[in-house]
Amino acid sequence: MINVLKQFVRLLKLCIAGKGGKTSLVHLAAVIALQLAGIYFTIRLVTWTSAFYGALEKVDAKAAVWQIWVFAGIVAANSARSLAADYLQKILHIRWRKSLTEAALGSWFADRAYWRLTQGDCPRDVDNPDQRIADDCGLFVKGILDEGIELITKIVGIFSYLALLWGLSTFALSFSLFGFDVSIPRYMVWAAFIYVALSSALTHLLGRPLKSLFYTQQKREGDFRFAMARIRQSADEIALMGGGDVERSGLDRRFDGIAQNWRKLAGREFLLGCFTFPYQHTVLRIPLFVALPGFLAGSIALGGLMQIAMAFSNVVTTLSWFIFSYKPLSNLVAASSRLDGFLAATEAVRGRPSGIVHEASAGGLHVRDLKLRTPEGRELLSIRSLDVRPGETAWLRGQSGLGKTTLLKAMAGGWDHGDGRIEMPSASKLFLSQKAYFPQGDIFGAVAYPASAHGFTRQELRRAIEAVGFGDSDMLRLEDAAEGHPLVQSGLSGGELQRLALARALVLKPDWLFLDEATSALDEAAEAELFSVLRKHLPATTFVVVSHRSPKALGTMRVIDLEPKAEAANENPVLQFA
Ligand SMILES: Nc1ncnc2c1ncn2[C@@H]1O[C@H](COP(=O)(O)OP(=O)(O)OP(=O)(O)O)[C@@H](O)[C@H]1O
Repeated sequence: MINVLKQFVRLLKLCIAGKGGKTSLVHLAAVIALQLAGIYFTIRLVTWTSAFYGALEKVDAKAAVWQIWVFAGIVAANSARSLAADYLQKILHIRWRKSLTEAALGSWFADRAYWRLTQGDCPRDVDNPDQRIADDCGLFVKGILDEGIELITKIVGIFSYLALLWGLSTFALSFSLFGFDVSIPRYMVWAAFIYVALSSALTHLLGRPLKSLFYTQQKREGDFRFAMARIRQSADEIALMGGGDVERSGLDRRFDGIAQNWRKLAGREFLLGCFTFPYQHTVLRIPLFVALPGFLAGSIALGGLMQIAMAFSNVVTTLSWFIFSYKPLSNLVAASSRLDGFLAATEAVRGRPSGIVHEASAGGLHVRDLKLRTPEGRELLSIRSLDVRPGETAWLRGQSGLGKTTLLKAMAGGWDHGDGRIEMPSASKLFLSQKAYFPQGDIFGAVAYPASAHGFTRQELRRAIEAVGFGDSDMLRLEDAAEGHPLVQSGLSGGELQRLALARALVLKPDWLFLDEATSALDEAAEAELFSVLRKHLPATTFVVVSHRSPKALGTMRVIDLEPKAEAANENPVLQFA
């Protein structure tokens, strides 16, 4: 319970930490004030009930008609209050959701946590960050506003309603037990407390598993959606391998998991409903039965009986907030624990201690006593000393699975597993990998990425695209590619995608260019042509190339053989001239 409250506080702080956070507190106060005003109208209706039934009892038509007008006035004012509160709460909802979403996105992107979380050793189970940010932020804000405001109004309301009931139920319940005369003064008040306490205990007993069932439901829904998104992204590969059936049965299995948990959820909600449903429907009638002894004993008149019954049901429904809200509360707790867990994981992955020390160097790239490991601790590369000077071209080669990509990740600051020291040049750098990534958007945005296309003229971007081998007819095809168009997704061949990615180097002109199998889909002649274009346009750029094939046409090149523990080989690099 304490943990849940701490989670709420942490997330609420993020809701009000954003821009306009202080104003949103004023906004919240206005919503609460409007909701509290509802208590006045409820109490006003209780006194109206007494006046109306009193008029009926006396068969006073004029007074009864007047009371109907009073009733219409109360309802109109209360409706206006309720609508205004609802509207303001919705505006507050989107404001808080925006702040929370910004905080979650900030935490996901800070220090590239989105990348670190995928490096195989998440400190905690962080499935589907996308779902946590898109859905759980909204669920949390809706839940905390709905339930929080209701709780505040209930707390204030309970004192008002209790005072009313206390004042009305002046009569005692008298009976004899084992020959003793027992008299319970103001028994209606005590009856309300006992009634609700027993009912709340039973609700909690029946509804306890709901929180974890909601948590699992959200996780399985997210997994299912993600699995389908992956099929969409890898449609070509799946179709070529004939993997449709396997994928389909995988999706069926995932959906079965959703249905299975849903059935458990429905069963548990049914069980809870067996108690809460009749409870909700009897809560307005029970007070009449409880007050009946007072009426039958002649302590109160009919108007008084109706008034006291209404006051009692107000006390009971207010005290029953926990019972009526059990399901949305479980949902809120599940959403907040998923969101809080995600934020904690992004923080943990950022602050994770690493044996690899990163420093900026004014000149070249220097690696000293570097030992790379997998997250499970398996030893990969071991490099005692590796230096690349500005302006030279270095080809890093080694057997498959040795850790060459991991070495580049470590150089880029995205691999924490290992020990040693990496001094990276502070000059501009661009890393291009085998699998070219293109953001959604047009071809010019794709070629300028990660810079903005607005920073370059169309001519510059078009020249870069042409330089990597695209002709006029291709240009038309490429320029056609708009957001979500399949051309950028799968219409281009693997080699074309790699060439397009390399056009970025011509646009961005980095001082250091790291290529990790970035031309693996091209034939040797096309690769050599592309490298000669790169060299011509980027004469001063330092190339660090990881590939299995000798990169041709890059000029004088130093070959650095990487071997599992061959530290000596790295110290005596072979010189090769192309
Ligand atoms: N996130 C990860 N979690 C666990 N193991 C990983 C992770 N990333 C890489 N590895 C492991 O580290 C080893 C080295 O991988 P890496 O991709 O660096 O090799 P490589 O030398 O580039 O191989 P190739 O030449 O085949 O591309 C592999 O056995 C791989 O399974």
